Amino acid sequence: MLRIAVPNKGSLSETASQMLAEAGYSLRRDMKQLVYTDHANEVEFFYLRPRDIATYVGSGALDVGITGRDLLLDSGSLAHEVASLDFARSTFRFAAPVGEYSDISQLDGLRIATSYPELVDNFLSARNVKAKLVRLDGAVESAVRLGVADAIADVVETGATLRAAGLEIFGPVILESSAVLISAPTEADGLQTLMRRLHGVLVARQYVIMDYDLPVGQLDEAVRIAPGIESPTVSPLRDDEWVAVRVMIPRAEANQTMDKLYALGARALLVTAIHAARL
Ligand SMILES: Nc1ncnc2c1ncn2[C@@H]1O[C@H](COP(=O)(O)OP(=O)(O)OP(=O)(O)O)[C@@H](O)[C@H]1O
Ligand SMILES: O=P(O)(O)OC[C@H]1O[C@H](OP(=O)(O)OP(=O)(O)O)[C@H](O)[C@@H]1O
Ligand SMILES: [Mg+2]
Repeated sequence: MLRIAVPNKGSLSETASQMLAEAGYSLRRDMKQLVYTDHANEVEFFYLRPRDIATYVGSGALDVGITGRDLLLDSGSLAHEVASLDFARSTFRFAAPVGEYSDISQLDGLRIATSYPELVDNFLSARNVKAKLVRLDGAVESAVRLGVADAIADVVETGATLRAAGLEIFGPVILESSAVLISAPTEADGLQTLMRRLHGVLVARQYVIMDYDLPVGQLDEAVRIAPGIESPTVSPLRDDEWVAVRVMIPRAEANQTMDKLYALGARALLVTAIHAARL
């Protein structure tokens, strides 16, 4: 049994569970259940606080887990990242009242509020800045206004929370974060299967299948426009001046690609979703 840690709350939990479901696993139905066994796939899910997941996986108590890259680095755990999962994207930044600071050297001797003290301490120590870290659990953006800190270091997604608190980012990017899959120091047997399945979900979300008919003379140009992963499938049609082409294309570019192929002479362009994939 592969033992997998899954976030039970917070902004990672819903998407993490949805990804696992799309990867073919069965998941708990009752939110109060903290452990759930998927016998058919030989995995056991442990629902834990996202901040604790790196600790369990780093100690080897659990084999793998889904958490945030920022939480992994802040934990100081021996777990390591094995894949980025492409959701909960954010940056980790310093911020202060608008116009107050422009460089992290100005933070020397000041108070910085954060929920990620290890991450911030490592970043500042490597740059010889000595600040006093004030550890808070959340709503860190209020710390300056309430007088417990001079600046903050926190997760920034859209920047709306900072703006509402009268703060702005300054200094270098501390970290580009996203949800990640992490492994215990010794990689478990089932890890590769889990990774392939999750990768399949990412591919299914990022790509679509496009079919179209094309005058045979335009094939080279069409393949330049949509080259696919390995190479497109080209099938004969009853009319030997035409071929049928099937190719994977990035979902985000589907309409531009259809426009270009149509202009080239392609017709009967059809786009369909991928439900699962192994590349
Ligand atoms: N607005 C956001 N956009 C993207 N990722 C976020 C956002 N807020 C938090 N995260 C990410 O979620 C993870 C933290 O999850 P955690 O559940 O501990 O806190 P949370 O999502 O802020 O939940 P809560 O605030 O309810 O405690 C981190 O990896 C963090 O980068
Ligand atoms: O840049 P934005 O789009 O505004 O998102 C960033 C905010 O989202 C998270 O807060 P959350 O709602 O989780 O509250 P918390 O501070 O209590 O964790 C994070 O801690 C930031 O405060
Ligand atoms: Mg939060």
